[in-house]
Amino acid sequence: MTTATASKGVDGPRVEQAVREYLLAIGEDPDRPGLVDTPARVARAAAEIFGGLHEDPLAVLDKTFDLGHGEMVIVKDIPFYSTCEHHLVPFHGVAHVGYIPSAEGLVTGLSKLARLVDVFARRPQVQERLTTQVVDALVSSLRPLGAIVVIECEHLCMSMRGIRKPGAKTITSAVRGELRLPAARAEALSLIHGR
Ligand SMILES: Nc1nc2c(ncn2[C@@H]2O[C@H](COP(=O)(O)OP(=O)(O)OP(=O)(O)O)[C@@H](O)[C@H]2O)c(=O)[nH]1
Ligand SMILES: [Zn+2]
Repeated sequence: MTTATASKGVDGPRVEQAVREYLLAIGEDPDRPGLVDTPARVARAAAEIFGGLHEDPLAVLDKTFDLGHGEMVIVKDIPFYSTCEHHLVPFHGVAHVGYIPSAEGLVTGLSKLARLVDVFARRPQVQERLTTQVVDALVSSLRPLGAIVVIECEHLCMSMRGIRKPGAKTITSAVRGELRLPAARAEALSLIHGR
């Protein structure tokens, strides 16, 4: 029976149907008591996990204010979960997001940087694209003098299956504008790494 409804652009009934089929395909009985509600649960979870597909990242950053602060701002250790688009299993870790405001000192709320990470993380993703999408959204919205995003993740597709190397970390970075200059980049990285 279909119980989920379309939510945030994710077609719940269709997810339910597919999950039921998936359970059959792996040799399970989708009608046994433990699984009977699973398709609906997965549909609700999918609306949350993939809801970022239907959210506008620039809307997250549309509230800006002018603090006249022209120095570097970094929010580090933002935890997040995303989904590997190759295997549809999680990858998770932390993001560090920083920028040097424009000459006018245009900034956004600190929480918005974490929201921006979440909008892009709650989609089927690869880590490299997640990294550049966050930095490019920041650049197009705040027009900062410079921006940097560093992401450190463990990919469950490398831990629980395949090569099976739990604990291996993938680190990606994307740097724009004045933060590409060696001194600025070094300052950002030393703040991110806590030295
Ligand atoms: N560059 C990049 N690769 C990723 C990411 N997530 C998963 N992968 C890799 O995507 C690749 C997919 O490789 P395939 O050979 O098509 O798939 P596979 O046979 O399941 O590969 P194995 O994981 O090596 O078993 C694997 O090497 C994964 O480690 C990511 O965010 N970025
Ligand atoms: Zn994967």
